Amino acid sequence: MAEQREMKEKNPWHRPVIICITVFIAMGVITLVAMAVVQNKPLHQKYKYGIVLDAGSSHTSVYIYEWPAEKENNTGMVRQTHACNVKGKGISSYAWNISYAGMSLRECMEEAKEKIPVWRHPETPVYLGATAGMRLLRMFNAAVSDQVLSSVERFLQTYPFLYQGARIISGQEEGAYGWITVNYLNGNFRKALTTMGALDLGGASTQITFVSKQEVESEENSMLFRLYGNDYHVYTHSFLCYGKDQALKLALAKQLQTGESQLRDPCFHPGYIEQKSLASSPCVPETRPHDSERTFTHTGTGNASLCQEVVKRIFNFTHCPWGRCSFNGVFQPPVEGQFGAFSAFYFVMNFLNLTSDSLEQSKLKMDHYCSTPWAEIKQRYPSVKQKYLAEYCFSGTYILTLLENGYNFTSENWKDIQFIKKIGDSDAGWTLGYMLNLTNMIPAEAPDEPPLPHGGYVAIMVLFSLFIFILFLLAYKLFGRPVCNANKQII
Ligand SMILES: Nc1nc2c(ncn2[C@@H]2O[C@H](COP(=O)(O)OP(=O)(O)OP(=O)(O)O)[C@@H](O)[C@H]2O)c(=O)[nH]1
Ligand SMILES: [Ca+2]
Repeated sequence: MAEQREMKEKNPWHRPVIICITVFIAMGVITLVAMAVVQNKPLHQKYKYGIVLDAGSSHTSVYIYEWPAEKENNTGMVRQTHACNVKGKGISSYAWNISYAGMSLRECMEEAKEKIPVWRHPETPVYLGATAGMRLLRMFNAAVSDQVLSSVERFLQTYPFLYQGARIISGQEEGAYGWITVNYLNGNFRKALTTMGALDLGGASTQITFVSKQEVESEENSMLFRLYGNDYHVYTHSFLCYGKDQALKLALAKQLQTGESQLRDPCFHPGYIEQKSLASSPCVPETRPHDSERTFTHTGTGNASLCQEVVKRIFNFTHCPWGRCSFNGVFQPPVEGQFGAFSAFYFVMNFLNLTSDSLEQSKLKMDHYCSTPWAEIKQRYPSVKQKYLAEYCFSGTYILTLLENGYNFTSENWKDIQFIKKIGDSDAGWTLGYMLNLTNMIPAEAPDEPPLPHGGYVAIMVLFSLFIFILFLLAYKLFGRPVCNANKQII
């Protein structure tokens, strides 16, 4: 018995006070850790939404973006959740049917109402940006272009969203926002990495935008952005009338200059024959006085090299008032770095299976493709829209010529062009960059971030708690017993 009592006295774990203290400390540690976990656990995500309408020259698309409500200023948080293509042509085609311009957007806007939670509607911004089709209409008839914008404005205001305006964006903005979109989606701003250039080919205009180490000689092509604490000196240019639809019109007009009503066109397949008319427009001035619309028989001869000669004629490579130019007297520094090429650059190169070929291979493939008879092409691709199908020979040749002879890409840096449609869930295009800018979601300075991520914080809390607990035990083992003995002696 005496031995047992001595054992109990020697072994402190048999004493109820010690047991109680140990249990309390353990509970304290557990509570501390649990509180750290609960307090810092990411809250259940609540999303915010934004809508951007891309009123292009060929058609309008409605994009819905979402981002976690608590992380508005964090990078890479905004993603596209839905896209809707408006049926029919672009809003500029409603110039003679103005009241229907707004109504044309109905189906896609109804979809947006369904996709976004009702309680978020009143705070969801809606932006409409119109591009080259409306720029051309404004040049042709400013009053009519204003009326078209008013029609879409009145229509969009009937929705429960937060309407933020409908306007024609400049070519410079279109280029810059496209560049912001691709670099935001690739996470290049956050990591302060080198950025990627952006190449956008629309129906009526085309944009080239990239960061250049060389001086940008012309002020109108130079933009400075401060994003997340870094400065970016960006070169950008938008060529109005050099989208693929207007470029085709320019090429047809050049070939029709001789005044004949038969056009034998190397950019269309052998066996292709259509009656067409070419209306004069701001891009294609009247070729002959009092001749506002020319009718002609369009016959294909299918020869890619001759087609390239035709295409080259729509560019002016001789006049350059700067140190170096792309074409039409426009300054351009040499292209540098990687490029993302989207919109029609992607549609066309993807269809022609040229997205991973060298420049030389692409030219050879174009020779073969253009010389294929039209009947065979139609048979091979029965489900492709005939308008697109008929134009791929021209469009492919135009893209190769624009990139090589226009922007001065070479066989060496051809591989630096990536033909892309989407990055992650989001389409490459100007709309996301436009919304990020207007909602101030890309701050000039990098936002302060907690020094540790949530997981790291919790891990350190647990480790330190255990460490303190172990220290306590050790301290007790080393210093605890003499104190107890001393007490005993006093009693
Ligand atoms: N082959 C093919 N062409 C397409 C497709 N969608 C659009 N296009 C054509 O590609 C060209 C460019 O389309 P977009 O990028 O939508 O042009 P846009 O925005 O209407 O025109 P801009 O106002 O100049 O930017 C137009 O000629 C369209 O008709 C597609 O899915 N396949
Ligand atoms: Ca476009």
